[in-house]
Amino acid sequence: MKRLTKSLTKAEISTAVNYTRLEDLPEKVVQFGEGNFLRCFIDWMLQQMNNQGVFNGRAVLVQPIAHGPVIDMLNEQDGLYTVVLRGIQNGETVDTSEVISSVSRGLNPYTQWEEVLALAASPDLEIVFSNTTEAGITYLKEAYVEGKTPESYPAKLTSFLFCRFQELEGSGDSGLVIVPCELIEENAIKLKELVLRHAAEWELPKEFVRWINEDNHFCNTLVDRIVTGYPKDSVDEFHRLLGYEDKLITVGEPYHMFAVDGDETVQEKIPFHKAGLNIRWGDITPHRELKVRLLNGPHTMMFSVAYLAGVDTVLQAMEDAVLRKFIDKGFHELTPTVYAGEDEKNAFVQAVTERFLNPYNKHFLLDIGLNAVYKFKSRLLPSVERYIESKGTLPKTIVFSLAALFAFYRPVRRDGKALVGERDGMEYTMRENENVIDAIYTTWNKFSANETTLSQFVATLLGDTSIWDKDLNNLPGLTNAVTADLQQILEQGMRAAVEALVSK
Ligand SMILES: NC(=O)c1ccc[n+]([C@@H]2O[C@H](COP(=O)([O-])OP(=O)(O)OC[C@H]3O[C@@H](n4cnc5c(N)ncnc54)[C@H](O)[C@@H]3O)[C@@H](O)[C@H]2O)c1
Ligand SMILES: O=P(O)(O)OC[C@@H](O)[C@@H](O)[C@H](O)[C@H](O)CO
Repeated sequence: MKRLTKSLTKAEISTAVNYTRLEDLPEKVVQFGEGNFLRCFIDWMLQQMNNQGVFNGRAVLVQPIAHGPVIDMLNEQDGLYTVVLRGIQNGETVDTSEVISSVSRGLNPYTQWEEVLALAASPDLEIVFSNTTEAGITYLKEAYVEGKTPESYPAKLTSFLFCRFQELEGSGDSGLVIVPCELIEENAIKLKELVLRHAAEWELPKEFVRWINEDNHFCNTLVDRIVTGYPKDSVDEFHRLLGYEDKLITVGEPYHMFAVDGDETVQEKIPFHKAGLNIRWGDITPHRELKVRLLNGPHTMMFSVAYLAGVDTVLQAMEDAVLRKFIDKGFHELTPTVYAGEDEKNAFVQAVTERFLNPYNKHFLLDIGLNAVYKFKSRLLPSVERYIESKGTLPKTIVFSLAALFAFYRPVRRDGKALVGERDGMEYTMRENENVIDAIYTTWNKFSANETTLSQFVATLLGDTSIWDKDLNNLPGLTNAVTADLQQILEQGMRAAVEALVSK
């Protein structure tokens, strides 16, 4: 079977695959991040705009960290790859495949920094997108050495922008539209702060700082599309359907929503709306509130409970009678804690429930569980606090999921930076920030060695201010409730414990 490249003719591709061949369009976009999500979201959107002739530009993908297999595979395929969107939309089954031809090439900044800087100096360039995970927009102290690749994403962007400023400032429209897609609050404000911090520390000219502030547009965003990525367990089937081999197939759901706080200049430069995409221009706060609390929150709530109860995917959890009751109870507790109108919240929950029931996409719980302690803190803890404040009691289902999280994080051993747990004799890996891994490993070991009671174990973890930024033992009743739930999970197993919870 032939590999997807430019030399593959349309006749060699299945007629079920959409393929608009775009060549020679200018490189208007640099994208820091070559991961599944951006390829299935931003680059797919560029393709939709190009298909309709309202954008006319391609993206260059720059890998933000030193290692990663995607850039080489992308260049081997001449920038081409397939996006498969599968699910139910408005009651109809959607199952589409499209070759994305809006990516011109990939660059590894650790071996091709000069080429990255040449792109910075290109008058064609207009937009910067990024998704470097929650870990990417962070400060790392480092020196500016001309010609040397900076380490962090904000430092790379500062160098990139400084190069552009030196080459093009004063020659017309040199500023860029900068659109970070990382799922952190005020992503663009944080990124800009870090760029300005590096500019100050590197003693870059004041005129550069003025240019950053006045000529560039940093836009806060919120992204929404469930992307399950490369279909590793059914790739042969996909290749048969497509008619070619593609090492970068990316699977996602048909639903998408992109909230961007961009003014008219931005809207003109990236006219998503003209291609009929689901774009919400303006303040992103209300979209963030709904999405983080009522989509990401339930994901984080369900993953540990459902995984330890014996299922592997979101769909399996939704189709399991007991787990479904748990998930529905979770929505019931979360909804009143969300700042939005009742009708809007109910419609959102109904839509998310349908998306979780997507029969086509295998969304693995273990993938959702990456960095889950941090996610509990940002996605669920605010709801626990708001619930206590308004109702004067604990939200029992969310609290149970915190106990389940601790149970999930029980290690059988440590493997470098990760912990290894066990479900039914099979090992699974837990990945988290190092301080969380250290804290959990030490605390579980002390409990297993009978040096602490379960209640002391829970109190130690809830009291770790390096994780939570506060002592959670101060939330009335939380320590006892988590201890009781964890006791039940350890004694009876997750399935019996969750069954007892939902039948109350
Ligand atoms: N998959 C989804 O459904 C989905 C939906 C919305 C948002 N997201 C967000 O997108 C992010 C990426 O998801 P993905 O599915 O593309 O994952 P992925 O593993 O395919 O890609 C991860 C990307 O992040 C980069 N990266 C990893 N660690 C980094 C670091 N420390 N500094 C800078 N860059 C780093 C990698 O180089 C790669 O470009 C996730 O953090 C998630 O929050 C994912
Ligand atoms: O991608 P993560 O790891 O931040 O979170 C897991 C899921 O909640 C997330 O990917 C959602 O599916 C996505 O945010 C939907 O837009």
